[in-house]
Amino acid sequence: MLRRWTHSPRLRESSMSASPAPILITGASQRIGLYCAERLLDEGQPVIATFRYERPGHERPGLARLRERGVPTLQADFADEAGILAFIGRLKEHTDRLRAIVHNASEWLGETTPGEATPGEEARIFQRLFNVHMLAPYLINLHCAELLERSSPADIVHIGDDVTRKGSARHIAYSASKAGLDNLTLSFAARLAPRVKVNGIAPALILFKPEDDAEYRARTLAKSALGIEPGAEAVYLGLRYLLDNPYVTGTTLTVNGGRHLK
Ligand SMILES: NC(=O)C1=CN([C@@H]2O[C@H](COP(=O)(O)OP(=O)(O)OC[C@H]3O[C@@H](n4cnc5c(N)ncnc54)[C@H](OP(=O)(O)O)[C@@H]3O)[C@@H](O)[C@H]2O)C=CC1
Ligand SMILES: Nc1nc2c(c(=O)[nH]1)N=C([C@H](O)[C@@H](O)CO)CN2
Repeated sequence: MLRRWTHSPRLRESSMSASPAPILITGASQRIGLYCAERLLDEGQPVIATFRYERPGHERPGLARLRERGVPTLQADFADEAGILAFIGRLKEHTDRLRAIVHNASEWLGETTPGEATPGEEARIFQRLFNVHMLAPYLINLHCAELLERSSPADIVHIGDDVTRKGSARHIAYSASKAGLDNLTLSFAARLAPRVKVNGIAPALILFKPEDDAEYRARTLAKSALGIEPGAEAVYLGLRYLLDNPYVTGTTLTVNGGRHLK
């Protein structure tokens, strides 16, 4: 169970209900989001998870594991405003309070090969990345702050990317949208204090994709001082720190293996 702080009246555990309010994790059907959801469940912390799609008759293993543990899995596609607002409506049908919101959902899209983009494709990708990484956290935070304020303590955690430190020649729109997410951390931390803490986590390489080849893996590992693929626990430990610490808001934790030292 996550540690509860009671010494401060502002952070005293909500007395409205004995059962802990759930933590919403977006994009929790796989990889880091799924890992953090399962670790929170192991601690006795209820979770609500979102996923983008599921083929009929082909239940995804991660979603099956969450459902077996009683986790409400809500469909959500944050590619446009309508999808975001529709999700918010579904969320409010499920709960009237939240312990935290973890904005984890993300698309890692690079630029199309010069000259190969179809008309409008570059702008569509740019807009989609900004919708997933900025508009969704923005609208969900605005429309769901009241759910967080019924819990105490309460947190918002934005999962960003260490790449915003210097930008990326191959993921220009992705990096810019994640940089905007970093700025949302500052603004929402100021707006929602003292009832809700708002922080970010900026990972660098955490998990390779199965299709990443040996050359890419070696080249990527060489970019950090520690030179390892840490796995999702490295992000979960940062999430636990932010959820447990009553005196941290408006900050972004760097979890990058010392990339800035190379
Ligand atoms: N993995 C890494 O090494 C690093 C990760 N990060 C960040 O950490 C977080 C987790 O990373 P990782 O687990 O690799 O993420 P994934 O690439 O696995 O994506 C996480 C989830 O985001 C969901 N998602 C994608 N697009 C949309 C959309 N339009 N609407 C709703 N959900 C969507 C996907 O749902 P579905 O599967 O249902 O389509 C997916 O399961 C991300 O924010 C990422 O940017 C940062 C640096 C390094
Ligand atoms: N949504 C995602 N964002 C990112 C991913 C990912 O798999 N999904 N992966 C990375 C890389 O690990 C990069 O940090 C090093 O290759 C970045 N963002």
